[in-house]
Amino acid sequence: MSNEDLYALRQRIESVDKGMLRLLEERVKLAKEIGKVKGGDCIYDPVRETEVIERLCRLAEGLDPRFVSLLFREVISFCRSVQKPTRVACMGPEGSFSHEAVISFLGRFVDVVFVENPAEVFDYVSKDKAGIGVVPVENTTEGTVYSTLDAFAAAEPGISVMGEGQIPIRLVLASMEEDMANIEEVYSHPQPFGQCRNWLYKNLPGARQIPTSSTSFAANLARTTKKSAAICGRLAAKLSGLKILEEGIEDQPYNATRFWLIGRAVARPSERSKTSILFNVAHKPGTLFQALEPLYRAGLNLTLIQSRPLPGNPFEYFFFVDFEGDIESQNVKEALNIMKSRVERLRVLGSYPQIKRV
Ligand SMILES: C=C(O[C@@H]1C=C(C(=O)O)C=C[C@H]1O)C(=O)O
Repeated sequence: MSNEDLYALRQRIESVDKGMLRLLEERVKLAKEIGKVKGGDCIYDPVRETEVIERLCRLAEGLDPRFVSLLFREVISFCRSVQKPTRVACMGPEGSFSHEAVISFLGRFVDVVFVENPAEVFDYVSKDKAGIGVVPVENTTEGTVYSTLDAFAAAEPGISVMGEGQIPIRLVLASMEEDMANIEEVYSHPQPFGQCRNWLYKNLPGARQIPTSSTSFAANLARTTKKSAAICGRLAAKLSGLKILEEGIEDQPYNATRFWLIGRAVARPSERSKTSILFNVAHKPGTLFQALEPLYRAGLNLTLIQSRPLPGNPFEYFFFVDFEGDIESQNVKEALNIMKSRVERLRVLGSYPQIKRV
């Protein structure tokens, strides 16, 4: 190819780029207008965002859907931000897996506030210090994140789940040390410690395991403490300037965490929504069976059932249940009405879409 050919092709690329830019400007203008029509505080519409991205992935010809999805995640994130800046609370510091989840679901044009635990995320959303909160719910290796469910049970009823999504959790051992043999202390959150229990047992049997409030906090500690290491994500290791001594140390090949996006708004009904409820039953034989029976009769597929101790009532419990279906569908409404008459307390935590990222 001659230099002229290269020049001509680059000219064409520049013209395509300019065309894309003008189209993006038009999209941003339209989003602003939509923002005015919608009014109010709630700009975020996870059902619509999922539809937009899925449609474009279907329409794309010869483009990797991961590229389409990533690109439009950021386009949408920006369009949302010009309508109204979105403040999102999640567990920090920067680089935590919650932070990765925020970026994966909402893109980079959000204003992230980092807090210490799920209860604080709920607190920020309740006090309108953040419009959206992102909290971990369940990990494929370690199971339910109890602190999130307990914080939800204690939160004011106006907060609901607006969406859910999952991200893969790849753990690294990161340190300022060059050699793993020098490591005497390992920092991490209890969940990731559990996710690489066998690896630690085999590879660092003598090291003290010190729990921290998050993986990114662990990374910060490892930066300033000699002969120590952190178990965290790549992002946290990078932000703390640590060296990665080993990557992919999780015990299960598929290690992922499911997160909820919480807020004051309610997601639009959708055919593929899931619903989460919280209830407690009288401490008598058969009450749990009777409570769940209407869900079975309505043919609803349960995806989670979790009991938690009822504060102030030793050895009594409340239950969290997730099932496939939307609160606006007739069969779900009917089932929950019957259920209500059979339980002591029933709270719908939300019907919400899955935020899928390819
Ligand atoms: C533009 C809108 O607002 C937000 C931005 C969207 C987008 O950029 O496509 C989609 C949904 C909303 O979260 C809208 O509701 O359509």
